[in-house]
Amino acid sequence: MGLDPVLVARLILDQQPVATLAVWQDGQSISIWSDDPAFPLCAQVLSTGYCAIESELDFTYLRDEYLEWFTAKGDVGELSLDSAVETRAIRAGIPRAPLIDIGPIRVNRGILATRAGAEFGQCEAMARLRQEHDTVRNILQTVEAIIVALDLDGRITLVNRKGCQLLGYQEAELIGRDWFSTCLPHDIDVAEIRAIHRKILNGDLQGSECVDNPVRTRSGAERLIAWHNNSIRDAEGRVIGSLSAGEDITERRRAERKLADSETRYRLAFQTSPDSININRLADGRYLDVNGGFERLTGWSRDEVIGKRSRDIGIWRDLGVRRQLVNALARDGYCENLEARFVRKNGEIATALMSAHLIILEGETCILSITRDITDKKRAEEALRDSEARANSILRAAPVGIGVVVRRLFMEVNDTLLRMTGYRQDELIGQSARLLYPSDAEFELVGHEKYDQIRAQGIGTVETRWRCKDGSLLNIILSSSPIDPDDLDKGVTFTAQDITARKAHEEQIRNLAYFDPLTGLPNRRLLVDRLEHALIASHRSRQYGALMMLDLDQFKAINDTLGHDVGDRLLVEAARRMTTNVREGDTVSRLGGDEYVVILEGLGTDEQAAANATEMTAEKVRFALSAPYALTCAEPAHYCTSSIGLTLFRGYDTSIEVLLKQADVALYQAKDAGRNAARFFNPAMQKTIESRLALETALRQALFKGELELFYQPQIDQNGRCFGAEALLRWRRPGHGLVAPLEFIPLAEETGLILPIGQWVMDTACAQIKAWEASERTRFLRMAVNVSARQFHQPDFVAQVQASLERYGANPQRLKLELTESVVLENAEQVVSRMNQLKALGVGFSMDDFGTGYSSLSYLKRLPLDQLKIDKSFIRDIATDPSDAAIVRAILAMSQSLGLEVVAEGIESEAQRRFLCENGCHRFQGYLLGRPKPIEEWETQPDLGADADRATSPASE
Ligand SMILES: Nc1nc2c(ncn2[C@@H]2O[C@H](COP(=O)(O)O[C@H]3[C@@H](O)[C@H](n4cnc5c(=O)[nH]c(N)nc54)O[C@@H]3COP(=O)(O)O)[C@@H](O)[C@H]2O)c(=O)[nH]1
Repeated sequence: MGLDPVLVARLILDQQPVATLAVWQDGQSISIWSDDPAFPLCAQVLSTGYCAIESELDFTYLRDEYLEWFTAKGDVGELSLDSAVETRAIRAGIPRAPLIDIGPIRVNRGILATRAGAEFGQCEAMARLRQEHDTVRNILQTVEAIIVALDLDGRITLVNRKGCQLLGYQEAELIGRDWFSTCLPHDIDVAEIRAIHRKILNGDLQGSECVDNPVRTRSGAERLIAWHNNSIRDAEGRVIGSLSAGEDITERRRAERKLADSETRYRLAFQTSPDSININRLADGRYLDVNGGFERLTGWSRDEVIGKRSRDIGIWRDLGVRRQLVNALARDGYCENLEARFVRKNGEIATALMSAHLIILEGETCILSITRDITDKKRAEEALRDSEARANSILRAAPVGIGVVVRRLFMEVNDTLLRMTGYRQDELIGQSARLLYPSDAEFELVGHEKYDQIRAQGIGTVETRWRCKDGSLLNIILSSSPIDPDDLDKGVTFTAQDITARKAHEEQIRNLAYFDPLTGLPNRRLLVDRLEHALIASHRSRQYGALMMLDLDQFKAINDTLGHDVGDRLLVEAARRMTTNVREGDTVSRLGGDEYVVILEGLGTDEQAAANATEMTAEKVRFALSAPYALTCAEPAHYCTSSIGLTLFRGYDTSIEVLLKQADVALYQAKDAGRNAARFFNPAMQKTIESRLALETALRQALFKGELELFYQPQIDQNGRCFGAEALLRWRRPGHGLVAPLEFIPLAEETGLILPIGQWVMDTACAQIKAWEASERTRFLRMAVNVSARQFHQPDFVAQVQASLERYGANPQRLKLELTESVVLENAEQVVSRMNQLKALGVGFSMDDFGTGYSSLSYLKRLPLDQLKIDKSFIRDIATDPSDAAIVRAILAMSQSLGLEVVAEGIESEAQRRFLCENGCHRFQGYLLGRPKPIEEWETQPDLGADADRATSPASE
């Protein structure tokens, strides 16, 4: 129609100017026209419904830029309703050339209207679509969800701002890329995700269903997304892709997991807590939950208590404590470390420490109680307290001082220590231990010694002295042990034992052991000790020393006649005189009885000068001792001379033993010289000493070597019949032949060897008695056994004899013990008692060597004797010496009056035997009738002349 371009503008009533909806030019729709054209004709069209300007429009509307742009020459406008009916549209054709004929245009204005209407509708639709698209896009960009659209192959067709933000890409970078390879984690099973995608496309996955899948961001981080998915269809309903809206739930999941973990932990803590945990509702106190700890503490199971109140199960022992808890909760909302006692289900009482807090659970106020069972701990504490109390009472009552010292300061001391030292507690605690020591030196010494021992052995024990508060000294044994062996600075505990009394006692014992209690002089033991030192000193100095052995000549007589007290006074005074007449360094000792030994030292290196000095001293002492003694008040002075044996020594060439023997030998020389004299030991005496020493050594071994034998000498009656035998000891000493007893018995008595020897004799004799029992020829024989004084006076002598008899099964009736007068003179009471005990066993007694001693009738009468044996010294000259004959007759008469059997020994001649027979003695022993012989000879002896009555006693003769 020559109307080109054409504009369609929309007229909205009451809105100026009109809005251009579409523009066509050269048959094409152009979209540049966005603003309202200042279309001057619109007003006319709006008012008249039509307008037409054929030409010179550009002159009419000069400087209108739109018209200029269109190069418009004319204008045709018509008002028309669009398809929306309500909307008015102005359609304007703008001819570029003047319209020649406006008629056809008017004719075709219907066509124009229709055409413009259609265009106008399309324009509207397009505008609406664009608007919708923009709206959707805006929504997609502004929603907080991740929106992703994929095509059928999984290529990204849409991704919103949130999606780009999450994935770290620009939209343009993502569009068209494969979702699965671009945005999924490397380790994910892509096939699985693709399968999900297929399900979405197939409509198998509803949009309401949520699928959690991870995505990988550009930086490689992994995020978890909760996807809601749907398929996208085109206008024909064909599925063309998928649309997924996702929410980043990474943090939420993490938080959820954290919460779950935390819940698990708390639940676990609740369940496994060793403490009792219970939750009660505040409103009614009912148990809502309890854990295993509660079950263990109370004995009630969870099922038994849930829904119940504590009072229902009577759990509180002290309601006062419960009240305390309730008050604290009401006041503070919590209560901590409340000690309470609970009654267990079985009735036992448990002690516990309880903490409770108010908490809100599901909107309700509850009490959370955590209770620790401290029953065992309490018991242990009580036990510890008891034990401490006991320990304290022990410490208090301990008879030793006990204390703790830290860094040498007293930290604790017990009562005993206070009693011991006289200090009060407050005077010692915190004070240095030095307070108790007599000197710094002793304090330091003890400290060093003690700590050295502690370091080496873990405990230190030292003997020391403490000075008490009153100044007196205590002897102490201090034992210390560290509180912590690895750290001595933590101090030591110590015990202090007061050994003062023990020390004094030891001193006393030492005195007794080393000093003669009567005179206070060193005894034999100390003498030997001093002599050892003297020999060493002499060896060093090469100076001579001397040993002086003294005997008081009249002592025995004074002692016997005036009594022991006077005798003792004599001994004490003699000791004093000796001490005052030797030099200070010399030793005066008493060996026993009236025997003294003096050691003189430092006598110079010249032997003769030493001998002279010794002799001078000896004479001085002898002179002093011979001065009168005022022993009793009443009686006149007594006199007592002394005999002195002297010997020199230098070094220890000569042994102590030999030196004493030398002095002893010299002493006997002095006595032999008529007493009241001093004699030096000379070399000629040495031989005797040596042989004596050799004898002693050999005798010690003789018993063990089996060198001792018993010979048996027959005892014969007046008819020549043997009624018994005397056992006589012989020593078959190698190189010396058969040694007679007189050669070794005195030495054996002196050395004590007589005891084992005597025991051996007794055993051998008893064995022989038993052996004789086996034969008719010997079973009646009585065995006489010699017993020495030392042997008899052993306290267990009776038991020894009895044991020997029993050991061999010997008949006690066949045993006769021969005692000498010296045996029975000493301690007569005890002798009689002992003899009676043996008599009770059946053992007989013979008084040997009768006539040589006191032979007092009075004691003879008291002794339970069976026999007297007249000493051979009276027999020897009996036939020629009238006095011997008289003595023998007297003995025979006396024994007859006492009813005692008499045996005469030493019968060597028929004259002697005859004399004895004529004077009433019918039992004999002597060489005439048979010498002592070994048992073998007894056994081969053809005839002992045995008959039944040979064993009869004298009473029956
Ligand atoms: N404690 C012990 N002392 C014992 C023991 N054995 C002996 N002795 C004592 O030794 C003393 C000497 O004994 P011994 O040398 O055996 O002399 C005895 C006889 O052999 C001797 N005797 C006997 N008959 C005669 C004789 O006719 N002439 C003579 N010259 N001597 C004779 O007399 C001794 C017996 O004496 P006694 O004991 O007094 O009966 C001896 O005295 C015993 O004390 C022993 O085991 N233990």
